[in-house]
Amino acid sequence: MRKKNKSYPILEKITVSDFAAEGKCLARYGEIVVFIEGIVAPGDVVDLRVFKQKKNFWEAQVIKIHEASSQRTTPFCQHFGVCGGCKWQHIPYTTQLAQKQDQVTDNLERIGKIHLPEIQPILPSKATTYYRNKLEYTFSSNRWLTDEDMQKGEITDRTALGFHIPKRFDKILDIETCYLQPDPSNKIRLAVREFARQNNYPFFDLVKQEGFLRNLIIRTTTTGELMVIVQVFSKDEPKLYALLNFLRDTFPAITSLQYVINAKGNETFHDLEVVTYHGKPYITEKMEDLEFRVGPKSFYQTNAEQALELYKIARSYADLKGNELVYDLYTGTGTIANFVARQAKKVVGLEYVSMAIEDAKINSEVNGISNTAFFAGDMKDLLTEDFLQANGYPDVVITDPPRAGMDAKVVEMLLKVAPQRIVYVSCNPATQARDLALLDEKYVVMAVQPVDMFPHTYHVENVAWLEKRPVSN
Ligand SMILES: C[S@@+](CC[C@H](N)C(=O)[O-])C[C@H]1O[C@@H](n2cnc3c(N)ncnc32)[C@H](O)[C@@H]1O
Repeated sequence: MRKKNKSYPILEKITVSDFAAEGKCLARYGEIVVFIEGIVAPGDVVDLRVFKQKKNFWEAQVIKIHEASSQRTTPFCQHFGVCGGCKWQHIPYTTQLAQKQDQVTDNLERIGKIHLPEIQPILPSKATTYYRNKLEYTFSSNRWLTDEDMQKGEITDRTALGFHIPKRFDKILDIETCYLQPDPSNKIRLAVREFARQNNYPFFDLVKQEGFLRNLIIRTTTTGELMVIVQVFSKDEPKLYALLNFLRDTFPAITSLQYVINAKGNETFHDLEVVTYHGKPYITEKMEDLEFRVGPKSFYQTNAEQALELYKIARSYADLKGNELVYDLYTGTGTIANFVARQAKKVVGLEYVSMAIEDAKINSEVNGISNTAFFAGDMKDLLTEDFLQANGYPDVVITDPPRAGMDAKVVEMLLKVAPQRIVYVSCNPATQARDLALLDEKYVVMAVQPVDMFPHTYHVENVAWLEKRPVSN
């Protein structure tokens, strides 16, 4: 039986009433709440194309703006609206912060439904542009055609080096200036693109899976070290080495120049060999007096300056006196574990990715820290009674899970083990609220501090300090 194509309504001249979760806005259409995707702001009067209809809410895409809200500001980037990054450039930074604060409060109150202290005012990011230390650009032979391209008429060159268009894996937006990463990021990308175009290097065809140049990764640091990784599809050494020599000679600031030959269907290279062509195989990042080695496959917080502020809050909430056994759950490359190690008796870091655990161990070694131990595995399988018996029961737990929050089994274990204090760092207040509601059985939330790590996006980090309730007789 053939399914009938459902036709969805167009809503005309609707006033956007508020922000909603996940960077969306909302409007009311009679009794129905409509969640809106696209570049809108509360106060805009818009036409909407509905694409999902549920009983209590609809979802829609903005298709026309009749009146722009007075709450808007002028975006600073020429690629705004097409590029998938920095989607809140049209919202003033103070409004962005207020919205993130509301997001945290709303989630903890509505989902958590627990007794809360007054939530601290969100900590703004010192830098609101050029705050990222890592960007990944894709080469493509199938450039997204902008309005400017269309006006030019005949297009002879369709090459691009930039970002994926949202929801279009095959289309790449050619980037002129990106305001996310400090220089020489833009200079390197533009020079590589120019070199490749002049020398007729084949840019990758993402659909046919052919071409030579695939991907360019640039990693900057607060120490001045600089990593560039070039990913190519095939082993054409003369072509590859000519490009690498060009980069090495044009940008002496590069301290680590690497390449990857990747003939796979996707751009991930965690399972491939990364070859150091020039300089060191890693870059060094610093936090206070600690050094962190960041290899080509290592994770490091992308807004390093603000990560330091986040970690300082976590450390102050942990309130370590020097005699505690601390567990750092979801430790990644052990940054938090190493950051607090000197204030604790011992820190045990647990993490899924075994390569990150290797980095965590190196980071302890580099800093002469000997009271840490790191283990790789899935948290729900790793954090068992046997593990705790072998490694000790924690006095303090710091947890920094991914967006999905902690597995119910992990929360259950925390309630069973009941450390005196839990510091919960989260990148998703909705799942944090869910977990805090479960932990409420034994814990009181003492303080909550939202932190902005990603200006011009809806993302917000939030740190909560939980203290074990006194046992009543
Ligand atoms: C938000 S990051 C925290 C990283 C680290 N705390 C930092 O600040 O750099 C979350 C970490 O959880 C890890 N992870 C995700 N799911 C996991 C699981 N089921 N078990 C253990 N670790 C997991 C990820 O690999 C990632 O390193």
